[in-house]
Order: sequence, then structure tokens, then C-alpha cells
Amino acid sequence: MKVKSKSTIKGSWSKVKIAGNLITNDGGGFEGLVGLEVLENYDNDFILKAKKSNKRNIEDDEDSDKEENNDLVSKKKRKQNKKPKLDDDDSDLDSDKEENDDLVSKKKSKKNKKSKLSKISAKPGRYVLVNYPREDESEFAQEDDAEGQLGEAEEEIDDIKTTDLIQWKTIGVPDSILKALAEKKFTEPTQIQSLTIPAAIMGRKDIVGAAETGSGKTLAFGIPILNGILELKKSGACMRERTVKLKSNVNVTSKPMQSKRNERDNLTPPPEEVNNFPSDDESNDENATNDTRPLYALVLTPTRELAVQVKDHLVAIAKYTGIKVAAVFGGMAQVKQERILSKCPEIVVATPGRLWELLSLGNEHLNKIENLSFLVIDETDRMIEKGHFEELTLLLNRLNADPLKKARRQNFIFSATLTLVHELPGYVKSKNVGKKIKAQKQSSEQKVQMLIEHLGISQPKIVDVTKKTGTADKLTECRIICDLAQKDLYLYYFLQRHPGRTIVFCNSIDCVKRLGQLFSLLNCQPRPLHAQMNQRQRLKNLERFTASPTGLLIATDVAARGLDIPNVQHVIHYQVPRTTENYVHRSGRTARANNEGITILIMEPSEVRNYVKLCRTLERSEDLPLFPVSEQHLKAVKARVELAREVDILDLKTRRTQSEIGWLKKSAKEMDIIVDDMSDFSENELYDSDDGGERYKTKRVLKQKRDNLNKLLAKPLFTKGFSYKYPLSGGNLPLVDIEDSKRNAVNVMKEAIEDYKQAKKKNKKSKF
Ligand SMILES: Nc1ncnc2c1ncn2[C@@H]1O[C@H](COP(=O)(O)OP(=O)(O)OP(=O)(O)O)[C@@H](O)[C@H]1O
Repeated sequence: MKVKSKSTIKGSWSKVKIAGNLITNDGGGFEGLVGLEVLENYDNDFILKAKKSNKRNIEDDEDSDKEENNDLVSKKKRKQNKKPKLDDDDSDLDSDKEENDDLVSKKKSKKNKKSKLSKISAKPGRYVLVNYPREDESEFAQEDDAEGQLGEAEEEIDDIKTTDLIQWKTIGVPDSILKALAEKKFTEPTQIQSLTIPAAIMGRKDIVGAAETGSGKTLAFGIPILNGILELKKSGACMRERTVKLKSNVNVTSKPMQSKRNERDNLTPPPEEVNNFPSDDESNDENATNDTRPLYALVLTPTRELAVQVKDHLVAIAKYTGIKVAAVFGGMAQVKQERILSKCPEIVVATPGRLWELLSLGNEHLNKIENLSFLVIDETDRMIEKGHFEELTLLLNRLNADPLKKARRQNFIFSATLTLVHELPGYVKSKNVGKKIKAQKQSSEQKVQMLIEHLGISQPKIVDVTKKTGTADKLTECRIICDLAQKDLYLYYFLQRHPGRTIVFCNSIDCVKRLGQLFSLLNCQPRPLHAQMNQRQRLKNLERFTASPTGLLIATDVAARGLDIPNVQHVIHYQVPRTTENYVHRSGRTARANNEGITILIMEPSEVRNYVKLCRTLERSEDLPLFPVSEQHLKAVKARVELAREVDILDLKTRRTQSEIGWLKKSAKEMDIIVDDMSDFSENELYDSDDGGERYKTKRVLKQKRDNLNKLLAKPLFTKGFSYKYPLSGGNLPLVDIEDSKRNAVNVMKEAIEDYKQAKKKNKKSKF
């Protein structure tokens, strides 16, 4: 089954140990399999030839499918009014919308075979390839029938060609997952997926993965877990038999360390888990209760929104596996979460706090946690930060208490900033002077090693494909320097001049609230997001933001990590973030999945220190370039923003007055005697009393200013066809024209960078 003879391939093959009989003839699709070997460090030439060879095989298979495909149009017509129903009805977050969207996009997919996203490509490097038998179509049918729900969807995807999926097959992704990947038009794995999935699936290795934001880390753990669960489900019955045999032969604690795969395959499953496996009858019986389903996998995320997103992502990819996924997180009604858990989802995505709460309350399904087969700690560096998520430590103590169970579990650790290391703080450096043993900056390797020890995982495959810049490849970075009081002006200028989906990050909740008020007076329809909002409102705001192509989300760092909102064009740091990690993650909400994006740091003089620290940690030798702004338009911008600020202050004042009046009335009502005396005490009378004249005046001025603001906002800020000049950084460089037609912020900035380079060259020449 090897793609190419060993002698002609550069690289090293090594045998994979497999327990049990190797020469099979049991009709399970593995006939003729005599063993597995792994090839590492192979070259580009080999990948290309392997691709061609695989493509030929798949095309052969497709020829036989062609007849079926011809029937597709008529099948589709028949199915037009039927909707496949695959998800958990109980969760209001699991909607049918995604399925409908998928069906629509499937129809479009024939015209537009290669999606933009598919451009993400696996790059050559340290690959692990294993000869992997293709699963038989009949196995699909078995799985799907067992679930009893998937038949209709099965027919709907007949038209999806698998020729584009060779790379997925090569790294061991089973067909039931391939189908979902094809639907999503994920034609090939991303770099981090190519480098981790084979080791996770074939080698059953723990994985430590660092890759840039938006590079597909969710599926890098999601696919191996789904595959692992499919395998466990299939072998459920066999395991029960094996348990009896192995219990008498295996003494795991005294065994020397073998490869994870061997070790995990040989370990005796605990009796509880064996009891949890559905019997052969149950797995095909639609009426069987679900409460026998094990909890196979736990995915921990730092924020609620991320938990929802990861769950949705896994649900989409698990569509044809029959595996159930659910999310539990704070801010949602506990009763509802208990109801979701009572359905025994095999994968639970959770935030640590709520998970621990439910565990402590003795939730039956979560209490199977000791027997977990897979554990993911997403955004790991954030999760183990001091002072955060104490529940995670409690949880790990519980999970790692039994060495046997700990050894059986496969762990996944991922983040974009896993290997980011910091400069020593100034005070440590100064103390270093003259000392024999000096404090040294921690290396990336040391950081990872510490993490591994802290989490108690063993011999993981470590993959670090983060770029030296720390940020995404297609991200354009720049900054705007101004005074503190001018930040609102520049922000408003940018939003008006470069319309597009934008996230503005602030360092505090108060700042989010203030900007929310101000920019709503400026008709920008901002959607705030911070930890003091109720969960429903948080999710609603995210939804509304996602729905608008010019949406504006103003958020704290609660939205900095992991959120995958399509087509965010701009990320603006209203304040220099307190940590470099936050800069990387915030910026990573744009320029995802090979798309372009821009991030702008709006900084004032007191923030320079943090900015310098950030540049040092990211090993930047040059300042971030300045974003070009038309100073001539700032006058008009200033008039609007300042008027809006005045309205905001007056508005706050009147609202306070009104609440005071409300309070007075309420108190008066409560004190019966006074109520009699004040029965006709109206709002106007309050305005006439003592400082009532002042209140009335305020109200009148407020109305006037509001009207003026609305008149200003009705006029266009930028006249059509205008062009302007801006000075390049350094001041002594020539002014550069920006045409009105080039409103795209990324293009504007790229052009400015190019101009800056040219001008620098000219300057150098003129000096000689
Ligand atoms: N193989 C693929 N081909 C095309 N798109 C993909 C592929 N894998 C994932 N994606 C898409 O890329 C986007 C980013 O993926 P994901 O959210 O997993 O990134 P991430 O690396 O976890 O980012 P972050 O570090 O910000 O959490 C998602 O929209 C996802 O659906």
C-alpha cells in the first residue's frame, strides 16, 4: 500500500507497533493490511507524486459513481421540501440554519469549485504519512443507519467530488468526516492540520500545537477526536472481550514507556467505561435510551462565546458521524444545561467555571469525566494564567489522580501564543548587573516544557508553526499617534472613511460603555460586548454584528481570543493592549483563513512604554508604520464628535435628573401622608421648583444640540472624488496623494508602506 518504493524517497521510515493480529481477512475493509509504517522528513517531490497516485485511485472510484450523480438533479427535486434534521433539538444554539446554509452552498459549489478558503495550503515540513486503508462506502451506511437520522443528508451530498480531498485522506481522515469537510469546501488541510492530525490519529500522540490565529486549530484537534470516538464506538464490543483477556496480562504501571498508541491501545478500559459502551443491539436501536453514552471528550475554552463557536464547528464536522456535541458555559440557565447533558453528548465543550459547578452538583454525565478519552485545553496559555480559572487546576487534579486513566487519555493543547516569550522586566535586568548567575529570558522550548509538566502530559508531538512576527501572514499592521482627547476623532474618521466590519478593542468595560454611547449618538450602531452584560445580550450582539457588513463591535478582551467571525476587515486597538498576547489575539480576529485584514493601534504618548514592550516581545526591529489620515477632514470630524460628546454629557445629566424624579415620586407614594399632599406633583412642577429652572434649561439645550448633531450627521463627511495628501512618518518626506476611489484600508496602508519605502530610498540617495 505504500505510495512509492522506500529506496526512492528521501526520509526515514519507521515501523508502527500494533497490538493484535496484523494479517486480516475479516471483510472489514482492511484485507491485505500487513502493517503500518511512518515516513518523516520527506520532500516536496514525494508529496506531488503521492497526490497524483491518490488522485488516480479516487478518479477510478468516482467513475463508478457517475451514474448515481446523473440522477442527482431529479433526486434534489424530490428532496426540495425535505430538510434533514440532524441536531439536538434541545439546544437553542444548535439551529437548523447551518444545515440550510450548507445545502444552498452545496448547490453553488459546482460553479465555484475552489473556495477562497481552500487556498490555505499545507506546506512542506515535517509530515507524518501512514498507509491508511480507505474506508468502505458500506461503512458509511452502517454508521448512518445506526444513528437512524442521516439517510436524507446522505443523498443530498452525492454531487460532492472527492478529488479535492486527497490530502485529507492521506493524513488519515475517515470518510464520514470527509463528507462534512467537502460540504464546507475545506478541500485540503491547513499547515497545522497537516502536521498534527496524522500524529494524533495514527500515533495517538498528545499534541502541543502553536499556529497563527485563524489557521484552523479547532479542526486540528476536532478531527482526531471525532475519528477516535468513531474508532472507540466501533471497537466497543471488542473492547469488552479484550478487557477480560487484558486484565489478567497487563501490568501498566510497571511497563516501560511505549509509543502512546501502543500504550493506549493496550490499557484496560475501566469497568465503568466498559459498562457505558452501548451493546450491539443498542447502537442500532433508535428507541434505546442515550444515558448509556460515555463522555468521550472534553474541550475547555476560556470564554462562553468561544465555547459556542467550537461546539458549532464540531457539530458541522460531526454531521455524518452520529456523534453528539454540546456546550455548557456560564450565563446560561443551569436547568437547561442539565437537560442538554441528560442526553449524554459524547463531546462536551465547556468553560471551566460552569463545568466545575455542574460537576460539584453531581451531574451524572459529567461525572464520567475520569474516563475521558480526549481532553482539549484550547487557548492553553490563557487558561493556565495565574489567578484565572482555578477550576482548571481542580479539574486537572481530578483527571490526573489515577495514573492508568491519565495514561489512556489523549491530550491536545493549542494556542497562537503558546510559544511567545517575554523580555525580562526592567527591574530584573537591573538586578542582574554584576551577578554571577543571571536571570535569563525563558526560551520557547522551556515555556512549552513547563506547560507540559504543569498539565501532566507525556511525550507529546510539539508543532510550532508560528511566524517570527507572531501575527497572521496576511495581516497589515499599523498605528495612529494622537493625544488622548483625539482618539475618538481618529476612530470616527476611520469608521467613516473606511466602511467595513470592524472590531474596536478597549482595555476596560467603562471604556466600552463610553464608546458605545458616543458612537451610537454618531449613528454608527455599535454593538458592545463585555463581561458585565448578560449572556443572551452578548450572543445577540455578536449575531447582529456578524449580520452587518459594516458592523461595529466594541469589546473588551473577552472577544480577543478564538472568535471566528467571517470577514472582519478591521481590528482597532483603541488602547495599546496590556499584554503582547492580547495584541496578537485581538489582531487575529481579522486576516483569518488566508483573507486580508488590517489592525490599527491608536496610541497616545503615555502608552509608548507598553508599545515598546510589545514591539520587543514580537522582535520587531522597526516601528509599526503610520496609517495615512486626511488632516483636512479632521476639522469636520471634530465638530461632530465634540457635539456628540456634549449631547452625551447632557443626556447623562437629564437621565440622572429623571431617575431622581422617579425616586422622589416612588418615595412619595410609599409615604402615604406625603402622597396626599403631593398628589398633583408632576414632572413640570419639579422643573419649576428650586433648581428646576436649571433642569428645564438643560433639557432644552440638550434638544437643541441633538437637532444640530442630526443635521451635521445628515451631511456627507467626505465629498465625492476628493483626494488628499498626507505626510509620511518623519515629516521631512514628500506628501503623497490618496485617491478617493481607494477606500479599502488595507490597500491604502499597503500603498503608504510602499511610498514610504520609496521615499526612504530617495532620501538616502540625496544624502550622498
Ligand atoms: N482546511 C481548511 N480549509 C479552509 N478553511 C478552514 C480549514 N480549516 C479551518 N478552516 C476555517 O478557518 C477559519 C479559522 O479556523 P479556526 O477558528 O479553527 O482558527 P484558529 O487557528 O483556532 O484561530 P484562533 O487562534 O484565532 O483561535 C474557520 O472559519 C474555519 O472554518
